[in-house]
Amino acid sequence: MGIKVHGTKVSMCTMRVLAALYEKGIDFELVNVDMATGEHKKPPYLSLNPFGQLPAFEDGDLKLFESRAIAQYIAYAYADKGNPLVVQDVKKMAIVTVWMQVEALQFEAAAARLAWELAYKPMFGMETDVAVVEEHEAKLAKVLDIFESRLTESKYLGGDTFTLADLNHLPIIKLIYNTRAGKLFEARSHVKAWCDDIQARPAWQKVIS
Ligand SMILES: N[C@@H](CCC(=O)N[C@@H](CS)C(=O)NCC(=O)O)C(=O)O
Repeated sequence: MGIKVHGTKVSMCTMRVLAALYEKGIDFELVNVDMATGEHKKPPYLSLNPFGQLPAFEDGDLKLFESRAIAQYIAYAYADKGNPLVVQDVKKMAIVTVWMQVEALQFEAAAARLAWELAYKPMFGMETDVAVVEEHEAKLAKVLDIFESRLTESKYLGGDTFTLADLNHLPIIKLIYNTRAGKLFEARSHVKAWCDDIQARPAWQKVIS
């Protein structure tokens, strides 16, 4: 029984898990979940993720949901493989954890709605709500000002090495970087350099290929 990721490459939360697996160079099976038919809202999928959301994850008899928790499990369970994604030193890891929380609670609060309005809605033939976009661009700009300042101190958000604090941002950045919201990243030189660096990683290129 190897690793199974239940999801789809269109789902940004699934992409986060795939990025962690590719960084580690671990074999896995991507089990497609058909959102169009509501497969994620019915048994047996609900036994894997009771919230009826993508992704879900299995590693032998371990079953997990929540993409960030899955990525963190992968980093620790496969510490001896691929890129570390976490750091050993407890104080340095505390800083990485701060920026992981910033991604989940500050960045996502602003940017996930932009991903919906600017990437997913056009994909599904739905109309973008410009007022919502403007409101969330203003929120994201404030978050990115803080990132710009942080990235003048260290190459990556969590410190000098690429960690989950950076990786967790990749799916949303991918979805909105080439939309009108991309100007918010490009206007901040350190943020832009960071985005370009993390998006060029071979593991991420495999996710989006
Ligand atoms: N916090 C969860 C969010 C999961 C989530 O929102 N997944 C989306 C796809 S990226 C989904 O399943 N949306 C469909 C729905 O909520 O019904 C995670 O990171 O795994």
